[in-house]
Amino acid sequence: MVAEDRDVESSLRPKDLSEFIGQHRVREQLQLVLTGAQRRGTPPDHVLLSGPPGLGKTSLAMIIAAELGTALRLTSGPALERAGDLAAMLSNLVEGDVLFIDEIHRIARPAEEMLYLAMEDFRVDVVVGKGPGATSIPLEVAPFTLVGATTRSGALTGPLRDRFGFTAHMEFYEPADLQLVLARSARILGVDLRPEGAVEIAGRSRGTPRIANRLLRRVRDFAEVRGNGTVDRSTARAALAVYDVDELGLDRLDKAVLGALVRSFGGGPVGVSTLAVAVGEEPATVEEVCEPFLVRAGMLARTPRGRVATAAAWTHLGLVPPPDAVTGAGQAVLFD
Ligand SMILES: Nc1ncnc2c1ncn2[C@@H]1O[C@H](COP(=O)(O)OP(=O)(O)OP(=O)(O)O)[C@@H](O)[C@H]1O
Repeated sequence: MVAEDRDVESSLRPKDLSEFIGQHRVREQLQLVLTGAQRRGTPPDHVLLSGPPGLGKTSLAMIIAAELGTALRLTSGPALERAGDLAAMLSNLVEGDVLFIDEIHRIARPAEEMLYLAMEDFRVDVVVGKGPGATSIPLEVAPFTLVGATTRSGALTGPLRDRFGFTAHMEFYEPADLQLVLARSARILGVDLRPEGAVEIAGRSRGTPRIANRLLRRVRDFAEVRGNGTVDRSTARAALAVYDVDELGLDRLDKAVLGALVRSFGGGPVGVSTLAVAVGEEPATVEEVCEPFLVRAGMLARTPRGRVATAAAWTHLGLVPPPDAVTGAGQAVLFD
């Protein structure tokens, strides 16, 4: 992400639960968890935030710390390669702190095992030395709340998942909620966004606030350079055509995945790794970024034998679906 976009994105983050749009169930559940703990005067249970990228997990972690009036310490699964990395982080915590671990499913095994004890008993055993002379030194950890974020809750080990007292399943946003996100962002950025412009952008944002905000910034560029700065329906449509975002919000990679599935593999079934190679992407990107949206849009089915393009995918690509193509009606049983 370029510097300007990063600065703008942080200015758009909701600062408290009342500013957090949509996700009504998660908000209600989280409010109860936080208020209950505050009344008892204890740090709340550990929270796991699960869902596709860009739905507001980092924002929610910041909000949790803000609502509790405590500090947020940020790290990520890939940064915790050794148990020592985590021990250093944990030993610096102050009572009540919120420790946020992004991509927690990617934490290394020794660090994960250390985390079990820290989450349960607020202590860790630090092993000093190697071989027969190694000793384990117990270390107290200040009571804290762990907030883990994951795009793949299924990849979490059972023991880690079980140690979270509350799991928030973040869903893709409805277009109406995305319009509210866009209206709020436009207000903050000083963009003259008309309601029909917001409808147009929201409908192409893949149910994801981060994408909505990004498209708003690109449409604003277009409106300022080629128009009078106002984002109405026709400006939004023209701008999004320039950026290759189609009417359903499918971007270049989504279209490449569907195109490969249909043209190179006859509609599937095909394994995700093969599909990723065909489009020159990492399997994790295809699996965690493209697939959840394509499944939700009814274009892709996950079957035990691999990924399959639905009839809607063929049609969307301007092709005639084969007679045995999976239809929308079959999706519910095929999707996991
Ligand atoms: N509910 C919301 N209301 C308003 N804006 C939101 C909401 N959720 C997310 N956003 C906006 O979307 C952007 C992305 O959110 P955030 O970084 O929290 O997502 P994320 O799920 O943590 O993604 P990742 O896991 O990929 O980091 C934020 O900068 C914020 O502007």
